[in-house]
Amino acid sequence: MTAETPPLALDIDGTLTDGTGRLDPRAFEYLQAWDATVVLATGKAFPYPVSLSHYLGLELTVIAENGGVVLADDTVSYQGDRDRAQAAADAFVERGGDIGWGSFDAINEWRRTEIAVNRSADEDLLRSVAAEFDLEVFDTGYAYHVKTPGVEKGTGLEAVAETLGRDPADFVAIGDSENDVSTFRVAGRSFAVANADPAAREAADTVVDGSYFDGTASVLESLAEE
Ligand SMILES: O=C(O)COP(=O)(O)O
Ligand SMILES: [Mg+2]
Repeated sequence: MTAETPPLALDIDGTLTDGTGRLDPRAFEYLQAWDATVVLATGKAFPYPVSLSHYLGLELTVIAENGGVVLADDTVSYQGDRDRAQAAADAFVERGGDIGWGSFDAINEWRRTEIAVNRSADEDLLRSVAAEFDLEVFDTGYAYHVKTPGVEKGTGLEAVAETLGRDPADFVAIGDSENDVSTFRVAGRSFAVANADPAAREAADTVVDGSYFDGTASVLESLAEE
């Protein structure tokens, strides 16, 4: 390896997982060995990437809730209106919609800035209710996220880079869905895995052949050889 190892901005679901949604165990090997900052940038609520970073032995540098929560260098910031998202979710349920996570909703229990809805939900109804509340809906392939427009992983990455005193363009981003498009725009280089949705494929500099963590591993290996 001759060039400096680049910092990474990594999506979790669809990127560090396998096709069944489980974390690929090789992610531990690759990320523990990575000799630069690794930012987990996810739509999941804050505790998920925090615990994953913790058990990977990484610094806690995290973008959660699609940019709604950003943690870098011991400083956390929140963006986005959970109350408005909650009001939209309540209206959705009043009109017959189902949030779809069962009676204990671990997906939203710790969510501070948006609401996530199971993809079995009535998408048309959800989108029309969200629009009434001036909210947008992201479909990550894993959930519908009812969120404040303008709150994105990409702005989260800009905030992380600023806190760390780095240029966002130093980062290499890997992801799989429309919630990664903003990260791809901000990072210097971007890769979509082969299972990525059309928006992510279109936005990425490169779409790799491998799916899920196979694709991510191929990017990490080629970066390590630079
Ligand atoms: O929480 C989701 O819906 C997707 O999460 P991801 O951004 O890590 O893919
Ligand atoms: Mg994803």
